[in-house]
Amino acid sequence: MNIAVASDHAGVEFKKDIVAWLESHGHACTDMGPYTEDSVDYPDYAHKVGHSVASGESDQGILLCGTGIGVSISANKIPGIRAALCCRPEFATLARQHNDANILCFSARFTDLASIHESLDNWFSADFEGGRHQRRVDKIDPCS
Ligand SMILES: O=C(CO)[C@H](O)[C@H](O)[C@H](O)COP(=O)(O)O
Repeated sequence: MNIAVASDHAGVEFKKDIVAWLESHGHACTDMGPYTEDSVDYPDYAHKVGHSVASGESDQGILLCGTGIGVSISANKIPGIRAALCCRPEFATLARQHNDANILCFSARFTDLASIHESLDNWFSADFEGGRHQRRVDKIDPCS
């Protein structure tokens, strides 16, 4: 899969690890920045990944900020984006199975790499289940 990844300043270090994890698991990865820990504004980076996924340039996206909340809110403003804040590994499974989420968001300040790795394993192992969940997903975005 083609995966777009970005963060704000809080997530730069974890982003490097996630890019390495993705590449070692056979994914093509586009690191959309930032590349230093200089302070930046999370919506700028969340929107880059969101537009890449919404346009089909990337299959899925991964975002990080301090809490994961800012990037989630920002990405979800883009039609067609279903960005899920992953607070524990089980959320990654359910975000795919029930919500057909296309962006996974992490907190860089309130989670750890072991949990992120388990979440990534879960995310790429799970498929959208359709059925009653498709009906609900169809109601999320009235523009689609
Ligand atoms: O968590 C965030 C947004 O939800 C950001 O990553 C920032 O960490 C947060 O807004 C705090 O800002 P700061 O400039 O890092 O103090």
